[in-house]
Amino acid sequence: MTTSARNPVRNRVRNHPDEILIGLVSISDRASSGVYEDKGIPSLETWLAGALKSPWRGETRLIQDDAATITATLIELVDEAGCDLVLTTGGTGPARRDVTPEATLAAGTKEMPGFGEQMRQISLNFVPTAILSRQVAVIRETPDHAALIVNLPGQPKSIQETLEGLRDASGAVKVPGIFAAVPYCIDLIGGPYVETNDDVVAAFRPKSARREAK
Ligand SMILES: Nc1ncnc2c1ncn2[C@@H]1O[C@H](COP(=O)(O)OP(=O)(O)OP(=O)(O)O)[C@@H](O)[C@H]1O
Ligand SMILES: Nc1nc2c(c(=O)[nH]1)N[C@H]1C(S)=C(S)[C@@H](COP(=O)(O)O)O[C@H]1N2
Repeated sequence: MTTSARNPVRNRVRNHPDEILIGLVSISDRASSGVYEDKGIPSLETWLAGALKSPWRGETRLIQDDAATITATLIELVDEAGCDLVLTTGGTGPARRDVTPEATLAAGTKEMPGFGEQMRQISLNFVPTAILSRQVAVIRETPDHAALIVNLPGQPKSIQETLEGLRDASGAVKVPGIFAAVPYCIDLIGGPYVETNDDVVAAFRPKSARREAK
């Protein structure tokens, strides 16, 4: 068996059948113009490195808060680069330049409202201004590929908080992080079988969908 399988998507080679390709998009006027150092992409990479047991590869983009640029970047990452999952950070607040949710909806074929609802549930435990956070998630489907695209807030520390969820003092999960639902979502849209480190975030799948049950 070869360890390299060609995907239907142009430019895409999986180095392992279970490898997941993840687009990491930091959307920030100031970080993309060099006013401050981007902490979005490093935070995403650090969290994923600790959370994923499966092989993964990141495709990174640092862009400004411009709706057309955001939509084009998301479409390129899914249709050209062949990403299975795209995580964005930044631009989900109420300010005039915050247009990430609208630009994400424009790239999607299906909306997945549960991700935004769950993120706001988690974030309200950290800051009351979480109700200002307009994150959305979508599936983008093309004839031969599909990907999940999820907006995360812009605060670098909120990346871990929303992906991983909230624990009590004993370490028990109080509010599950959104990443718990991501591997099964990727299964359902025809992507690779993704496994996580349970001590960071336990992925949930119905019994019939678990690999060891087959
Ligand atoms: N890429 C980033 N790197 C470091 N810090 C960031 C980044 N993006 C956002 N932040 C921090 O999180 C806050 C909220 O993020 P938000 O996406 O609303 O940014 P913003 O205020 O619109 O500014 P900008 O788009 O220039 O980052 C920012 O004010 C900034 O302190
Ligand atoms: N988990 C978490 N979510 C959070 C925050 C945070 O510190 N932690 N900051 C909030 C703040 S202050 C704002 S204004 C909104 C705006 O989202 P943005 O950072 O993408 O603009 O996200 C919110 N979500």
